[in-house]
Amino acid sequence: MNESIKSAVMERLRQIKGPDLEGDIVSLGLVSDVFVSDGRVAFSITVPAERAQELEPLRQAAEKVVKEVDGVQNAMVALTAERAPGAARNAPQPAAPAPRAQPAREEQAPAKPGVPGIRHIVAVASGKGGVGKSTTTANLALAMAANGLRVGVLDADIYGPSVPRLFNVSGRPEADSGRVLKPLVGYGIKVMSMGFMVEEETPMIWRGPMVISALTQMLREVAWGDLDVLVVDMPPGTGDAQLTMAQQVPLAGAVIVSTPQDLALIDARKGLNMFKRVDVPVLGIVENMSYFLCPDCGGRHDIFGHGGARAEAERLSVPFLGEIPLTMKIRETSDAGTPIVVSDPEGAMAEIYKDIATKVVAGIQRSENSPERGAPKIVFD
Ligand SMILES: Nc1ncnc2c1ncn2[C@@H]1O[C@H](COP(=O)(O)OP(=O)(O)OP(=O)(O)O)[C@@H](O)[C@H]1O
Repeated sequence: MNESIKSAVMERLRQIKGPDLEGDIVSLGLVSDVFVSDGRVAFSITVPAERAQELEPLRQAAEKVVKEVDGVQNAMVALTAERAPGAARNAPQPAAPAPRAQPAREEQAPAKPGVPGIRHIVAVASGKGGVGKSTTTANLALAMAANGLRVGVLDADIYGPSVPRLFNVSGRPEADSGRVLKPLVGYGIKVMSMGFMVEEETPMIWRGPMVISALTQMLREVAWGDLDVLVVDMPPGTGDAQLTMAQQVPLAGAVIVSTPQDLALIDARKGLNMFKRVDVPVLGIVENMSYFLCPDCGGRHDIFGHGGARAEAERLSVPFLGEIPLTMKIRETSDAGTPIVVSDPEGAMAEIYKDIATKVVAGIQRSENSPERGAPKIVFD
């Protein structure tokens, strides 16, 4: 069944002309492997990076013809950038960020149109999994809201979407009008998650090709309304998927979450490099699980060699945003779907997150005002 759908899909795609209206996308060798599972089809079309925006109609046309194939319930089509011959995307990164050089052709980000109504989009990223990136995303977003901003959260962590659990929201977003989805709302924050878009059983191999179109849909076909900041929980890691995502989303800046251990710091450095490569300002590093707060004696124990992230931030000349201790309360409240900023809004932990939120917003304003970016000054009201 899947094989026959696959060949019917390829057949239909022969109707779609190439980027220069010569030949068709199949004969030109632009179509990737086609994944078919349970009536869902996903594939990508390779186009020159600088023409990605202009070629959006090509993507839509491909999606449309594929949806017409018998047995296809859904189609996810992504445009992927052409790789420059001999480009070494996976080459090891230098430990320190290289001076900002002219990006290679493959890394040249296509123009990223903003999302109407959303003033700023901030990514929260980490070099590796399990460092508390989602917990930080949720509490940071709630702290921004506590500081008076209109905030949304987009959970782009396709491999382990945990934002629905953190905001205690579940179910499927309903369509508002036409194709526009209504985000779910948890603690006054509008939330969209890959977890709502992709069935839990969806095999991992499937998720990569789906991610960009699902992300685009979540950015552009969701009734976000007016937001000061949309916080994006990125998938952990610094590979191609993350790089592509950073290129696709019009980011105002990125926050890197790291633990004090050396290994996590090395990975955080890769995260910094990744954003620098796509010209997204790094707003700073947060050290999570920075020290252990003993629930019995209330004492502080630097069991992980605390302070590494601060030193690293200084060395790399990026702002250090703050230290979040390892405490049972953060874990229990996150896991119970009542993050500490809402369950204990006046507590010391909430204060730490609010302070980080203030620094992040100041960082956005600084980078907007920097001559390099040349954007007009923004005012949060
Ligand atoms: N400061 C903290 N103190 C105690 N527990 C924490 C802290 N930060 C995160 N945790 C716990 O660590 C676990 C992993 O956190 P989280 O899911 O936020 O990490 P992540 O980096 O997003 O992971 P993944 O890569 O799986 O998405 C969770 O159980 C969370 O409650």
